[in-house]
Amino acid sequence: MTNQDVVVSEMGIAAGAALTGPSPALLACRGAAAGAMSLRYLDLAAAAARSASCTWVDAMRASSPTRSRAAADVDEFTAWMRKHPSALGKFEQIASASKGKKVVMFLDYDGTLSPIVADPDAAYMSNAMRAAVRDVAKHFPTAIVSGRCRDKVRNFVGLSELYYAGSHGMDIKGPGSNPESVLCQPASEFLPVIDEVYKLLVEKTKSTPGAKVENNKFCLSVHFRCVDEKRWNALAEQVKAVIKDYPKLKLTQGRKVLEIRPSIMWDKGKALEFLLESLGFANCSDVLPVYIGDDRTDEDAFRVLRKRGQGLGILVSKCPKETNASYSLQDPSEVMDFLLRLVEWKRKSSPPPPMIRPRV
Ligand SMILES: O=P(O)(O)OC[C@H]1O[C@H](O[C@H]2O[C@H](CO)[C@@H](O)[C@H](O)[C@H]2O)[C@H](O)[C@@H](O)[C@@H]1O
Repeated sequence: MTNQDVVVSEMGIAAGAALTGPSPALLACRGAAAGAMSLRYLDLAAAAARSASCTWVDAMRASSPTRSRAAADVDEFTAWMRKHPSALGKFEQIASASKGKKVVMFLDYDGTLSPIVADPDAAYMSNAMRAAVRDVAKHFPTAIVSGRCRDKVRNFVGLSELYYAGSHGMDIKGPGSNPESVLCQPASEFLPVIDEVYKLLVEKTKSTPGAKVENNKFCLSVHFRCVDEKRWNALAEQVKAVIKDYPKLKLTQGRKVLEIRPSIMWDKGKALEFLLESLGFANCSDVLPVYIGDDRTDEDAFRVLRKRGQGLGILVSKCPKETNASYSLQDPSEVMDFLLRLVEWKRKSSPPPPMIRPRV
C-alpha cells in the first residue's frame, strides 16, 4: 500500500476543517487497505459464507421481499412501525432534535432517490427529486453513498455540488470536477482483480437468461432481478464457483443482487465516518448526521449512527425488516417529501439576515 493508492486533496477535504497531517479518518482509510491482506478472519468469514450455498439466495430474497404490505401480517407491520415510525409522521420531533445542530445529509441512491427498476442502467431519478436534493445541498453538506460506480451515480444524480461515495463508500470524492478532490480510495490495489473477476463472471453467467454483471469499479454486482427464480440457486453457484479462487474478495447481498467486494474493513458506515471527519465534525456534539437508505449495505451506516448515539437512520421500506435505523419512509416519493420538509423547516428557522438600509 503506497501513498499513491489514497489520493488526497486537502482542498477537497477541508470544507471548513483545518487539517494538519493525516486525519484519523484518512488513516482509517489507509488502514483499511493496509489491513486487507492480514485480515484472515475476514477471509475465513467469506469462506464460511461461500460454503453456505443457498444462504445467499435466501438472504437476498429476505432483503427484497416481493409480498405486498396488504399480504403481510398487519400486527407485525404495526409493531414494526411503532419501533421505526415514519420520519414524516415524526417530522416535528426530528425538527426539534435538529435545532441548533449542524445537519449533514447522507443519501443512498437506488431505492432511495430512484425507484427500483428492472434495468440497472435505466434507474433514473426524477427532475423533482433532483431539485429537492439540490435544495437540500444548499442548506446542508450532502453526500450520495452508493454501491454504484461513483461516476455512474454522479451521472444519474447530475449535481456537482455534492460529495459522492461510490462502490459502497470505497471511492469518495468531494464536490466539483477537480480530479484532485478524490478523498479516499482504500481498495485501489483491488482494481486489477475486480476487472479480472468481472470478465470471468460475464463469461460464466452468460448462459443464465436475464443475469447481468455490473462493474462498479471497486466492486461488482450480479443482478438476479430478471432471472427466473428457479434459476437463482444455479446462478449463485456460478458466482461462487468464480469467487472461490479469490479469497480476498467477499460476497454480500442486496435487493435481488449479489455483490462481490474486497475483504477490507470498509463499508458505507466507514464512509460516513470518513466524510464527517473530513468535514470537521469528527468529535462535534452538535452535528446531526441523517442517513437515508433502503438496502442491507445501508445497515452499516445505520449501525455507526446507533453506536455514536448521534444522528438519524431512516430506512426506506414498505415491509417490516430487521434494521438499525430509527425511522422509516415507504418509498422514494416519501423520501422526496421528507427532503422538501427539511428544506422548508431550515428556511423558516433561519430567515435571511435583515436588509441594512442606507442612511439618508
Ligand atoms: O447502494 P445503492 O445505491 O442502493 O446501490 C445498490 C445496488 O443498486 C443497484 O441495483 C439495485 O437497483 C437496480 C435499479 O433499480 C435494480 O435493478 C437492482 O435489482 C437493485 O439491486 C445497482 O445496479 C447495483 O450495482 C448496486 O449494488
